[in-house]
Amino acid sequence: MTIAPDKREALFEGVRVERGETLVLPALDLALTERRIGVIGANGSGKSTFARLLNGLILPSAGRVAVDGFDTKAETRQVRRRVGFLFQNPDNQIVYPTVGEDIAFGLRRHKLPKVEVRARVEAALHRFGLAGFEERLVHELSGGERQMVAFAGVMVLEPSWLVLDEPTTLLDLKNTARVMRTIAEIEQSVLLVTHDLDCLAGFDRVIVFEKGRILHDGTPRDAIAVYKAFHA
Ligand SMILES: Nc1ncnc2c1ncn2[C@@H]1O[C@H](COP(=O)(O)OP(=O)(O)OP(=O)(O)O)[C@@H](O)[C@H]1O
Repeated sequence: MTIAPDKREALFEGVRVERGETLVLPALDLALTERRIGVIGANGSGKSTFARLLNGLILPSAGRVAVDGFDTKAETRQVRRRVGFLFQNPDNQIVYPTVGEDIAFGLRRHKLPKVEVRARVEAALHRFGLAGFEERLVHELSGGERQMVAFAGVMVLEPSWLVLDEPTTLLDLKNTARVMRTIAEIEQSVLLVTHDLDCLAGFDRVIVFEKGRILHDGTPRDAIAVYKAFHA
């Protein structure tokens, strides 16, 4: 399912997004090829909308978005298999009552053999600090624990791209570090929307949104400086 990192590309061509009466993104043209891309900007500047365009959760009103050659509008299913999405609120994506069942859910849908499902779930539990949580009821977990379950459920499907929309909001220092360490290690191409500027150290590219337009697009250092200066 995964393709070589240097072959990946997400293209935005003349993308315009209207939601109801609101023009959220007037015109976006860009290509994403870097492995670690951050997205920052003021509340309501269009970051989540941009992130959701990448896996077809939001479709452009005009223009086109293509991920690794697949059009998000015409080939949504292929795009969704390539692009994992982690929401700020894990309750948006957890569907099964127990941790183990929830992490296994996507794998079963892909019709993987039982032993492989088992092995992948075990590995994910371990990797995300959830060893021993398999039989635990999701609704009895803390918000941060649920977020780690949601993260494990996305990663277990081994997407090529991983989009994370403010994933660390609910997390304590340890789990924030775990998520950031995972992001640094994985071979997936990552798009991270965040208000936590410390998370962007080591990123290849950071895009700053302001009122639906790109205010700056460059290194983390420059992007953060521009963002801070703009809102000083
Ligand atoms: N369904 C909708 N109908 C009308 N306006 C919408 C809709 N969805 C989003 N918007 C508007 O689009 C703009 C961009 O929203 P978006 O969620 O992309 O911003 P954001 O940068 O992610 O904000 P935040 O940092 O607060 O999460 C906001 O002004 C929002 O109110």
